[in-house]
Amino acid sequence: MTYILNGTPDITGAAEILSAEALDFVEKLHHRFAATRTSLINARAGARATASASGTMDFLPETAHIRNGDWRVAEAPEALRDRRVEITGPATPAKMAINALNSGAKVWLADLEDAATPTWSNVIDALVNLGAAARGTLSYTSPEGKAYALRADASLATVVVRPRGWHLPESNLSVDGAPAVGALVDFGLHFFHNAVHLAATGQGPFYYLPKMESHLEARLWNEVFTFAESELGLVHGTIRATVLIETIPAAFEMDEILYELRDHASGLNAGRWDYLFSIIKTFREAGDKFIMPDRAAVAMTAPMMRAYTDLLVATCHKRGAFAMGGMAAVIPNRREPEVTEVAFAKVRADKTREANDGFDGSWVAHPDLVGICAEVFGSVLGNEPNQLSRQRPEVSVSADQLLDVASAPGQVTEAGVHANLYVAVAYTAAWLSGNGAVAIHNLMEDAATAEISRSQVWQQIRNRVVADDTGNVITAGLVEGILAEEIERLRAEIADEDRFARYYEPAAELIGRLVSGRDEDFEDFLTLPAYRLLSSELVAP
Ligand SMILES: CC(=O)SCCNC(=O)CCNC(=O)[C@H](O)C(C)(C)COP(=O)(O)OP(=O)(O)OC[C@H]1O[C@@H](n2cnc3c(N)ncnc32)[C@H](O)[C@@H]1OP(=O)(O)O
Ligand SMILES: O=CC(=O)O
Ligand SMILES: [Mg+2]
Repeated sequence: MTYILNGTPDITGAAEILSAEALDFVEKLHHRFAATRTSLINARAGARATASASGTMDFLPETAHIRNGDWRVAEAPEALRDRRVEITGPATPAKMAINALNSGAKVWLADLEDAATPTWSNVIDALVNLGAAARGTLSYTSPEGKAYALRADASLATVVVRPRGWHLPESNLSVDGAPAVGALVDFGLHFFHNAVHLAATGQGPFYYLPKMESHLEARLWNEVFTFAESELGLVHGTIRATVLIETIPAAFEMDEILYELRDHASGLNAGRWDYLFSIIKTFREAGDKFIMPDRAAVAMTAPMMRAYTDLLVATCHKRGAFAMGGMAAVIPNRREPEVTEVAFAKVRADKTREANDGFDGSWVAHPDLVGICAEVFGSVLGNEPNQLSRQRPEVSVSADQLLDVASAPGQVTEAGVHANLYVAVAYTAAWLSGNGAVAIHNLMEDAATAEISRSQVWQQIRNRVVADDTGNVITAGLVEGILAEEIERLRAEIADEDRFARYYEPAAELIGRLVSGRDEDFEDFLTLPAYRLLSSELVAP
């Protein structure tokens, strides 16, 4: 039996999203797939421990036949043939969803993951908005009276929904006494309500799949898709999914992931921020070889990042799959032209590198960046909608190149520790307040970027790294002092004391624990303990 624990959010359309038929569908997904999901999540720890102890990782010998085999993924449907610019952003509030759909981007990655806090009302509101977006009826009027509506022309972005990763539970739904699986709730409710309509209009159902760590996790998604299609009477292969390669183990299984999903696969995306986090997390206690420079200093031109993106483009195009670029986190500021100018220049450089390397399109975080990305890719694509035909036979990437963290230029500084702690606390506070993506110091911060900040400090303490700017060893004591300074800085900036007490204090406490450098405090995902804080008021059925 499925129970709704905290009631149905007071949102128009919520009861329909949580209809008995829709919950039955989620329950069926849970019964068939939740146990496998749990065992795959549990298997991650052993694989990580082995990699960390050996200080390395390699391509799988048992799947060499897949890497060497001659196969391709399914042909892209019309709605996904031109993906030169994809805007990302949460699907709630409705205003942002409308702005994204109207932005001129070819695709909107409607995010229930890195950019979203999964409060119950956010989850349901996002699903309500996605239902209205699918039917072209989404509209909104702000409290100030500004009316938002979808553009009437045919240039609305195609929606690609990113459900939560396999790790997050949905504690507001209980199936047979256990929390539901966030990924299955997001996918299941979106698919149940919209797939038939989207398939009929050629606009979906399309998904982005985050944070996978092995091709077996991709196999599970493929099984979910096949089952879901058959339940709703849709043709096998109607769903198309783009997989984020944003963990270091997944970088060693790009071919295998595409192969598992080949009837449903649309492409791979170079999710750089979670990728950096995954490298730190995986090799956090594996010594100096894996100490990364300050977060701000790690560039996509570092040899290990170049190896990763080259391998991704070469793998995708060999298999007929789209290679999608990632997020340059700099964002424009409409009130500060000089900030915008810097952001435009950095985004242009980032997208130019990607387009020249063979990517078929890329991500932007803000509507004002759509034009730059479209222009840069347009100048490389010419009259073609993509560059799938561009093969990269010269690319040959070794395990050592993917793991070559030591040659990334840049320093570790105490200033970097300050910046990491400030961002980690400020972002976690925003997340706890229901806002999963925020601008902090002119950068887009989301769950992935915050993960780098907190895991990097843990790693620096654990490995007794010496700061290049001060010569001090980064110890737990030093970090405690820096954290206290950053908390005071934030307290001075946040005028509202209640708000500080409600969100910043628990955020600071959580981050203080997560960066301690002790094994028992390293959480696999920042959002897991943060989610427990969000859902601590839930009651059992
Ligand atoms: C690592 C990764 O996974 S990257 C992908 C996940 N991260 C994201 O998707 C982040 C997406 N970006 C954002 O959420 C936002 O751009 C932020 C939070 C960084 C900045 O947002 P704001 O502070 O509101 O920016 P700003 O004030 O300049 O916004 C101007 C307008 O653009 C809209 N806007 C800004 N970003 C977006 C977006 N990504 N999608 C839709 N609309 C947007 C705002 O809603 C606002 O609209 P309005 O004029 O109608 O009120
Ligand atoms: O999801 C994208 C990333 O960079 O992380
Ligand atoms: Mg990510």
